[in-house]
Amino acid sequence: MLAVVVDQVSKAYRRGARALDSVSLEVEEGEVVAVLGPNGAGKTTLARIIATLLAPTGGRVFLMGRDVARSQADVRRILGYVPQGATAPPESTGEEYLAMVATLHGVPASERRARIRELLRWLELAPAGSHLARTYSGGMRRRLDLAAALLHRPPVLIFDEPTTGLDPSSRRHIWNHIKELVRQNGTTLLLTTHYLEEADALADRLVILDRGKVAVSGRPEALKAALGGDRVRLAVPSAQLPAVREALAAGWFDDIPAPTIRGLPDGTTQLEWTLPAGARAAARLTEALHGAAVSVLGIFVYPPSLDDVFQAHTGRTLQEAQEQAIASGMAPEEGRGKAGRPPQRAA
Ligand SMILES: Nc1ncnc2c1ncn2[C@@H]1O[C@H](COP(=O)(O)OP(=O)(O)OP(=O)(O)O)[C@@H](O)[C@H]1O
Repeated sequence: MLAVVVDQVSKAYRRGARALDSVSLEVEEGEVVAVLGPNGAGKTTLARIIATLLAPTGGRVFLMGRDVARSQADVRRILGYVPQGATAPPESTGEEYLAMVATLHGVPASERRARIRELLRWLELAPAGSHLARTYSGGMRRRLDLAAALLHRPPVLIFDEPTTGLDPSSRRHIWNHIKELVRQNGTTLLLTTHYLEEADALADRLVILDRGKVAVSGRPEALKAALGGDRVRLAVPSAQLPAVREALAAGWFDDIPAPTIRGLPDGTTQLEWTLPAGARAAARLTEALHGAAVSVLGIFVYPPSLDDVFQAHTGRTLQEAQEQAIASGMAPEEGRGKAGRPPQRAA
């Protein structure tokens, strides 16, 4: 069964650009789908629409077969939503906050304490449960947010940017909990992220969102394979480029397409190919260039990465897209809070 169906959803804010433009995606039950895109791509807008916190301008969303616009109460029972930004009031303890959320979700009074204890233990927050939320580290706060979204045991979870701004070890910690949740409970998960490694580490399937549109979607391995092979990068002294061209034209390399060539200010030139069997091609190239007395400064073979996939479908690297977003004021620099957006309560 399809757990989430987003069907041609668009959103235009009253003051602002079109945040989503006819976005469609599906998440199967038990699947982990990552919506990957730079800041401003429309990820939060999409997550909030699925979580019934925002109405789309066009299109429809179905959750476990229910139209979210028509059955909001039902949907909130099925769905756990972890929004961006800390949700717990700083002057509440973790336990007090979870008790409040459990009440809002209608968790039976007789089960509240046990569920809170179970979640705090699982998320390694048990000793901190009685401490004020303002004393929590970023990673602890994120785990408390996750606990709040899981109190009513939803089969579908939407996690908006699980680890933005966290250090690598806290990030890995959250990833492990997410993997465990999916493995042990079979939870369906739709997460948004602007981290390539996060999408690579967690997702069964990726949806690349760029400027409000789906650029491409598919399994990470299939998307990488579709690029046509490995990247092979050769570095030679720029003065020897004519000799390299001659060696390549000597007839040995009919099966190798023309490289992209980039001269660098340090007097070296890089030639780059995308080739099906990169390591074998690199060995052949090295041998031929040695034969032509070219001094090879380096030859590198890279398996295609998700960034190559992003670049192939959006025309720029994710890093470049992030930098553009920061320059246009759409994104805070890494590590800083997101200005102008109040904390939201888990639905
Ligand atoms: N309330 C709003 N009013 C007007 N424009 C908005 C509003 N919220 C978001 N936008 C705009 O919609 C676009 C998509 O924003 P959104 O927050 O969904 O992107 P995002 O991919 O989640 O980015 P981030 O990772 O920074 O949250 C951006 O251009 C943003 O400026």
